[in-house]
Amino acid sequence: MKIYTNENNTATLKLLIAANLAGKKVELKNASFGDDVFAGPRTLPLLEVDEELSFFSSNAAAEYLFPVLDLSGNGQCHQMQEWEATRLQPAVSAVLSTKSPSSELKQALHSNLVTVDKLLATHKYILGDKLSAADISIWSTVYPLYFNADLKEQYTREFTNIARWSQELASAKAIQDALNQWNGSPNGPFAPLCALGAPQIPSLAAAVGSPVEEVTGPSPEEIETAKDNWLNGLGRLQPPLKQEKIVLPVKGRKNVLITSALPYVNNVPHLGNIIGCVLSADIFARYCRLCDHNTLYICGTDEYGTATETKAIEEGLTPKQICDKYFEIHNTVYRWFNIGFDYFGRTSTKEQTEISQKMFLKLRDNGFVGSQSVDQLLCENCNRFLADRFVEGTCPHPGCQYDNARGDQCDRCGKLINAVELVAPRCKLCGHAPTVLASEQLFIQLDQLEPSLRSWIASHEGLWSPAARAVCRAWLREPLRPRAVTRDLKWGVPVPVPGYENKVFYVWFDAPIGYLSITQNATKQYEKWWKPDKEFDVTLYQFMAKDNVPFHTIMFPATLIGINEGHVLVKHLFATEYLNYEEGKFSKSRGVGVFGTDAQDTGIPSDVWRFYLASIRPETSDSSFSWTELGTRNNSELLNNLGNFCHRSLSFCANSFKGKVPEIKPTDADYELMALINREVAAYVQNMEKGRLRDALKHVMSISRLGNQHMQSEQPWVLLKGSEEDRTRGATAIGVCCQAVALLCALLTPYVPGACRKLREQLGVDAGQLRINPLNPSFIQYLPRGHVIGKPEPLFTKLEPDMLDKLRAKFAGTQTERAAVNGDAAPVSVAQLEAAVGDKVRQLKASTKDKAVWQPEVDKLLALKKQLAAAQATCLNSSSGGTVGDLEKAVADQGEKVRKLKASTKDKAVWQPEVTKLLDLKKQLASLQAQGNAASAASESVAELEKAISVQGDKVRKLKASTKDKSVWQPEVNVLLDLKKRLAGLQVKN
Ligand SMILES: Nc1ncnc2c1ncn2[C@@H]1O[C@H](COP(=O)(O)OC(=O)[C@@H](N)CCS)[C@@H](O)[C@H]1O
Repeated sequence: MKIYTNENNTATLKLLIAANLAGKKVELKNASFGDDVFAGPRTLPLLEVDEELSFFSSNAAAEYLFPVLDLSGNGQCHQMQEWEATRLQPAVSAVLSTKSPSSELKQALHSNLVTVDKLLATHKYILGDKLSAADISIWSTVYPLYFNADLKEQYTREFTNIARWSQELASAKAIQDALNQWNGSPNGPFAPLCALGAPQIPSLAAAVGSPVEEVTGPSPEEIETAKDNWLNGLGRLQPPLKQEKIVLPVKGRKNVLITSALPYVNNVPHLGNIIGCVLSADIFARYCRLCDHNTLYICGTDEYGTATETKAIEEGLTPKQICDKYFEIHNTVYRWFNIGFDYFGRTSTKEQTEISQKMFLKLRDNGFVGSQSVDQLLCENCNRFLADRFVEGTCPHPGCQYDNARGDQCDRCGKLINAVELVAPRCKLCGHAPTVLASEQLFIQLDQLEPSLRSWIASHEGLWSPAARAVCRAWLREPLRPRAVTRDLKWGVPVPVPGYENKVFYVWFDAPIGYLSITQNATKQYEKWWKPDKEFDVTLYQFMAKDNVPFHTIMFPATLIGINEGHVLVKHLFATEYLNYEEGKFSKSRGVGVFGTDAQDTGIPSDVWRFYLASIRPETSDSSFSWTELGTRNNSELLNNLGNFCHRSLSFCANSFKGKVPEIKPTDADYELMALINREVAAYVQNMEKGRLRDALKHVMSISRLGNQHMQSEQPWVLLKGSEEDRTRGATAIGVCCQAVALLCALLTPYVPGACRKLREQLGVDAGQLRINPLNPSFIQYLPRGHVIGKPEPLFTKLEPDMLDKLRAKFAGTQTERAAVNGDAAPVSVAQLEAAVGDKVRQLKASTKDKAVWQPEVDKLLALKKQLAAAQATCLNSSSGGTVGDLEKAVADQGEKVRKLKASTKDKAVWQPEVTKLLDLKKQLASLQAQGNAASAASESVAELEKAISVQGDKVRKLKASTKDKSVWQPEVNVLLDLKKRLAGLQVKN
């Protein structure tokens, strides 16, 4: 037998001790990931028994080496080992591998040691008076703590029971021999935990907690039900739905309409946006499809309003150009994240204008619109009314008077501000003092709609998430007042009322109308979803974070109630709290945090991001993204728990049964296991139905844990070498585990669709075979008798702490600061620089008068501005980086690359970034050609343009015929439209 290890791996110590206690000889071999020993997950230590049998879970390996170490006979030892592997070990590892561990990390470890110490206060060993595998596992794991001088002293003093037990074990011969082998390995003496094979680190939350949870066994009724469902459950699934591109409501089915908040195009979406809306809605939509509900999932970009205008000014583009640019970026990011919208649209469409205007006029005709004069700030220099975020000045609140307060809120005292009350206001764009000017605006009369709205809320809020209820209740603490729904802006839906021609709707009036107009872009019959006939059971689910709640529970429902045309109102509003970034906050406008494109650049698969974001979804309070925890969740949950179980089960089936799922002859113990699994499946469904996606995920992972425990306690590798009866039991164990893998594959599809697709291939089933019955959720036989599986492959790989440290450093600061450091200065604007560094400077100046403190930041700002000016000059000189000829060649080369990639793989995630590059190049080319054309416009003839239009029209037709992917042909359509415009212009001139 061989143990493959890397240096300082305490899990290897476990194996050596177990082997010594059992008197078994093992050979210790050094390994690295370049070696050819990893048939399963790439994790160390790896115990190789023979060609067919290897263990990559150290506890499983230790138990194989010395099976009698589980003396408890009641599974306690397994539970304790599970706790050691998923809670204690990660906490130890996190503290030892972090230079200056946070108090949260230390606290997590401390609580775990308290637990161990308490157990040892009443018993000689962890589980009683006899040594067990739990002692070996825990001892090996806490051992390195005593190599750290500070920790050793503290822990010896504080945990006297651990100290006593630890010394006693250390003096045992088997352990001393193991230590000699371990320390004497060619890697030399012990150093702090190293990355490679150090076992896994689960969540910090998981690192704290009681190791042995009391689980009551299943009742006779639960066992009966489990048996019945196991035998008959498959036949009770609903017939599968027909797969259509855009489904319409169907009679006799649950019709589920799902919307995700529509992200602004003011930047690339960050991880907070992603879990706050699109990903949560996607997980839920995939769950609904798993349940065979007729499901439509709609989303798109929210393109109007000051967020877009601000970004346009920052980037020196028009709002329309910003929308086009960021729509593509959002689209690409969401595709990479595997967000399966039924349709992803945008709000700057003619449908949006038509529906918004129509709805508004109906609201007005029904008597719920009034007008009022509002004081506003006008910058005469820029010739525009200033939205709140375009003004700053001195805070009007007595005692504060901070001179850099924003138009909506003061950063120093935190109070809300009405922009016209700012003392000495100045335009943020040009610095001029604006004047106050009265302007007439239209208001929705929320006060009149209030009684109906309150009674609707009272009958629905019970189905909303806690954050949704809390925000809505806070709004209803005071009587509702009329709210302005128009603005003096240019970029938005025009107000269709005489006298208001120069105004647009407030973005929050028309954003939720975007759900309807985007559906209309998907299907002309959109009203079947949004104004359903009574006989169709349509339920609307909406996903967003807490800041969006007032608009979805007050403003929009009030609008629909006022219109009174039978629109469907939200039934389940699943709002989250906020996701924060490490110690701070995500910010799209300031560019702080990890953004969708960054996630893509890390090389970490999108499924890992999805899984991690779902597992920290801020459901009950704000939560934080942490790089360490990302590694922890991947390594402990995906790799060690789930990956381990799936790979072991399928490998046994492949190696010992030639891939044919063995016949299952369930015993009472098997039905008990099924009943326990059924509890988890039921809890999964219950949580999903309430929009508690994070909690639902926990229950799936518990199924995998139960599977691992089952494998451990059944020990099929022993049974398969035993009597006929033993072999039948061994075969049953493998069969049950393979069926459990199929169940896991079904339940996890909403979270990790990519990995589940691979797992389905390994299982040899298609998605349609893995559905669930939400009315009777249970473990059923997904794999038919005699089914042959495919080739087992590891699903996940380990994330190394080193790599995560590098990523943490790489994504520190703001996007602007990062761009400056990386020398990617082109997209950086003065406004962005000011946002990044200026805020910091202002904060520092406000907090101290000490110039020595803030001067370095000011210097940094100046340096960055210089860099910017230089970069801009370079851009101008190089005229978009090349001639038309250069760009044409680049487009041709890139096109070739894309064609080759597409031919080599169907995996869109592989070729999509290259397609995006190609589109970008084409855009640059089109713009350069347009510049050239503009320059030669004088010499341009109608005939030439007509010819160009005909050639371009042909190109568009061919492209449209070859693909439905709008992102491919849209740039060419834009070129065509541009040509047509020029022709029209020329014809008018002539
Ligand atoms: N830090 C955050 N954590 C979770 N969810 C967040 C966070 N910050 C924002 N959000 C949610 O993301 C979406 C999109 O936000 P965005 O600002 O791009 O757009 C809007 O809020 C509106 N365009 C929505 C119109 S329907 C949103 O749900 C935020 O709540």
